Amino acid sequence: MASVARSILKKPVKISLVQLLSGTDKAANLKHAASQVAKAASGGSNIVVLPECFNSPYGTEHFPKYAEPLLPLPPVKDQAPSYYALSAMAAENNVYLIGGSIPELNPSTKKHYNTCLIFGPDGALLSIHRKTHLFDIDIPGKVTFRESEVLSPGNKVTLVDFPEYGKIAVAICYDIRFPELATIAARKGAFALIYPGAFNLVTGALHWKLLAQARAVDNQIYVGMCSPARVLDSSYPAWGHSMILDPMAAVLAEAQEDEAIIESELNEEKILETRRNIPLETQRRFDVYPDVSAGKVAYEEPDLVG
Ligand SMILES: NC(=O)CCC(=O)C(=O)O
Repeated sequence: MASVARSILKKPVKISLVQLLSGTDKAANLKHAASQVAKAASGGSNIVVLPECFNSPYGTEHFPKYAEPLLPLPPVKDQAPSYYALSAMAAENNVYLIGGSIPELNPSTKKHYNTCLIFGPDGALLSIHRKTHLFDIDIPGKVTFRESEVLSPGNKVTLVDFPEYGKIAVAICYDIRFPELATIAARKGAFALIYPGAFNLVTGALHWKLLAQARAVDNQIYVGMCSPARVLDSSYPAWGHSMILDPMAAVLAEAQEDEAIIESELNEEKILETRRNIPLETQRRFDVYPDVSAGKVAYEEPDLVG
């Protein structure tokens, strides 16, 4: 039987998820995010996460208005206030920052994206994830949303190296419904899957925790889902309930609907213990399902950074 022991998480890491209350004023959202990131960092967190569309309301009508041109990197300072605000939040607080997501405009193609920027503690951009699976659903009478009317999808699995700790896979909200992306990242050695997300009240009630637990239990990995706080009189009230789960799919920390910061310490032993006790890694039958084991994805597509 092959050994499952390898270094996935080099040392314990404290992670905070900021369930941020955002409104329609981008500058105010950035200022408020900065104060909450500072609060999370002052509690000793090494990695801080913001929610999907933390700088803008969540809605196709809003994306073009709030979008910022990021390319070519680094972006022009006065055209990309969110990029520079996130970089400053990371540097001023000496934390890794998974910067939720912001609407992005590619100035050459005129395409829009839902984009997560990840910064290191020196304020340097580490990676970019553009939401890969666009949120297009129609549950008649309950919830209809078509991100693809305005947005284009990203095309890669995003695995980010945090040099002191290890690798984290970052994806955005609806991406969590696609287990392949998570499984590939876990097989490439990620110790956590982090999803800034903004589920709605219909699917949130049914699927938010279920999906978080499913990705954790499938991959025996830590999972974090970071939502905006719920604003009932907005056009899209978010589900809330940001949560951190361990590799056994136990909930380590969970917010309710209001603004909150939740935190947990992640350690390698919990991953190894889970994988020792339930040794899925060595029990997989790739001979029975070679199609899903091949891992032929655009993962190797170059990152926009570097
Ligand atoms: N922002 C999103 O991608 C929402 C996803 C969602 O609500 C779902 O049910 O999936």
